[in-house]
Amino acid sequence: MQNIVVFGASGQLGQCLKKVSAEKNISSIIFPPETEANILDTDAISKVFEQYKPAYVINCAAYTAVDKAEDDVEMARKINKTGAANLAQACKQYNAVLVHTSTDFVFKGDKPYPLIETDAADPISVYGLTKLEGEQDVVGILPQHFIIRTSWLYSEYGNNFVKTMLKLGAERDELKIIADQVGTPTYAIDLAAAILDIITSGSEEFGIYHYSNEGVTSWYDFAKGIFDLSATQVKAYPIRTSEYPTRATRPAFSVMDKAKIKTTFNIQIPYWRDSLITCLERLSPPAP
Ligand SMILES: NC(=O)C1=CN([C@@H]2O[C@H](COP(=O)(O)OP(=O)(O)OC[C@H]3O[C@@H](n4cnc5c(N)ncnc54)[C@H](OP(=O)(O)O)[C@@H]3O)[C@@H](O)[C@H]2O)C=CC1
Ligand SMILES: Cc1cn([C@H]2C[C@H](O)[C@@H](COP(=O)(O)OP(=O)(O)O[C@H]3O[C@@H](C)C(=O)[C@@H](O)[C@H]3O)O2)c(=O)[nH]c1=O
Repeated sequence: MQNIVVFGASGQLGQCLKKVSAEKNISSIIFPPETEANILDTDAISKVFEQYKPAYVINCAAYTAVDKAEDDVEMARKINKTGAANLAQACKQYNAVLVHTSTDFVFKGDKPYPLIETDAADPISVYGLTKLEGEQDVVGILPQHFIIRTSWLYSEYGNNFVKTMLKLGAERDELKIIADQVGTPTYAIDLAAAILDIITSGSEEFGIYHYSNEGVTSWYDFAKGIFDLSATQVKAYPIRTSEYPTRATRPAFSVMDKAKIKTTFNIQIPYWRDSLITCLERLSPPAP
């Protein structure tokens, strides 16, 4: 198998790719540390390409602090747009395919139906805008791309909503959670497996794809699922977005349609609650 190089290897999705590739016995995948693989440093990128000669590059590197990005526009744009463009340029020069990850936050969230890849993107946050700019640069520079938009990522690695809810649920008597933002959680282990399946298929059906787990929920119902399945004794109250002010505005509805990725690559996608159960078991295995 030809080499695969992962940028942003120490992040949540990077760590899931490490776990899943080991399980799938894929040994030709390299996870250079961010210190050697800074996507803003074009010399460092060239060195990585010269050393490993990848046929595929997976870009998991991103500025993902959604609220912070509103006041840190320059850095968010550097990482999410310029960094993505740098990788696309290098892939073009060295003849590699780029698997680039993006987000449901490229959508405004005002359409109450599952979004397809050709629906108009109209982001309402700096994070969403800079991720869209990164997508557009990749498309403009490199035809050999798979851009995978995903949503509400969680796993046993890194920082995410599931781990935040488990922590806050253990510390507090009650929590108020937004119930009028609707989307679909994605277990990052499932996404990692899908990305590796696409690469190992050798497919050249390049383009933009949507991937989340199956189903639809709100942050409140997601939290309720986390508390019920982990027997966390906290009172959870559903609230409106207006009752939980945040620096960034988030889409009210960002459920994505996965028909394209399922039919193109023959991928089976687990239902969000089933994957949540798997993740919670791995975070806290049941007593023997
Ligand atoms: N998390 C989520 O809920 C969602 C994420 N996504 C997308 O999925 C992808 C993976 O997200 P996730 O793994 O959760 O994100 P994380 O924030 O966990 O990981 C991002 C990684 O990128 C690294 N990074 C930042 N700047 C650079 C740089 N200049 N060069 C190299 N690496 C850098 C970070 O390192 P450091 O920590 O040292 O800065 C971090 O390890 C991203 O494209 C994200 O936009 C899409 C939808 C939902
Ligand atoms: C902690 C907390 C959050 N919330 C709300 C705020 C927000 O609307 C929602 C989720 O909050 P978080 O800050 O954990 O998640 P957030 O960083 O907004 O998650 C997003 O991250 C980026 C990277 C993406 O690409 C998106 O797909 C999405 O996953 O939950 C509550 O209502 N109550 C709470 O106690």
